[in-house]
Amino acid sequence: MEREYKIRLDIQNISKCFSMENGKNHEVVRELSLTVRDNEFLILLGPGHCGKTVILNMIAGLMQPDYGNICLDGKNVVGPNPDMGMVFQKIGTLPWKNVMENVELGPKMRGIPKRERRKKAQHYIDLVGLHGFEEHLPKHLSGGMKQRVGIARAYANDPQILLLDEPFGQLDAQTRYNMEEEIARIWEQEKRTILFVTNNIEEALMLGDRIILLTECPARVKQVYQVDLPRPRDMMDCRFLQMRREISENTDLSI
Ligand SMILES: Nc1ncnc2c1ncn2[C@@H]1O[C@H](COP(=O)(O)OP(=O)(O)OP(=O)(O)O)[C@@H](O)[C@H]1O
Repeated sequence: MEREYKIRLDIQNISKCFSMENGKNHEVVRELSLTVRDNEFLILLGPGHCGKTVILNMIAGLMQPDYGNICLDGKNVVGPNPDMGMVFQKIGTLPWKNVMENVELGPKMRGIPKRERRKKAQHYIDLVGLHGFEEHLPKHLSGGMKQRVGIARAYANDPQILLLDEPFGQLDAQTRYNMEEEIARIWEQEKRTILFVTNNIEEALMLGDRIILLTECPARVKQVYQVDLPRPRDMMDCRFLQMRREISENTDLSI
């Protein structure tokens, strides 16, 4: 018997086309449907420029699809929504604010009293492993640490869904690997529904419960993979390697 899942995000048949300056249309997303389950770590895996960020922007309500529907907990997404927390590839800390001030910014803007928001911010700073760095300015942090601030900031906003757009794409290989382990640990410790975009097969397999493999532009769903590997994932595990080969043979992504 198939397990029943609570669906948080329901995307039905979305399409997006841009009008270009030369008068032509650029179709970026075509009739794409997917669902994200409660507390799931879902991966959107696709080649460069296939439309992943456009999909995420539509989910975040920053952009409207031309056709189709996006529902969060049964309600249509019609604009930017505090229930969606975004972490971008480009590290988005405010340089003049220290770690604590960056993390507590969201709760502060929502009018949460200082004591309460400090407590919340401290909880997430500790969770991402930045205890002791509360007073540091971003310029005194490494790339990986800045992304930890971004993750803590997104969590401190209490979003229903975390949207992560290639958050480790600009990090060196070792830091990236460490951050993958970290985000998996954080997710295990404090379950959230996560939609994570990447063009890296190993990263997808390290993190995902399911992987939605996209086609080249215009993005459509090519295949859905259920990843039933035990956590923490082991890249040398033969089933890991087998899935990596299977996905790799189904795509033009390089690994
Ligand atoms: N506002 C826009 N107007 C016109 N074209 C756009 C716009 N936003 C994105 N595009 C185009 O849509 C295509 C997909 O872009 P998108 O950034 O979603 O790709 P991606 O899969 O996230 O790429 P990458 O993996 O390189 O980050 C690109 O060709 C891009 O130029």
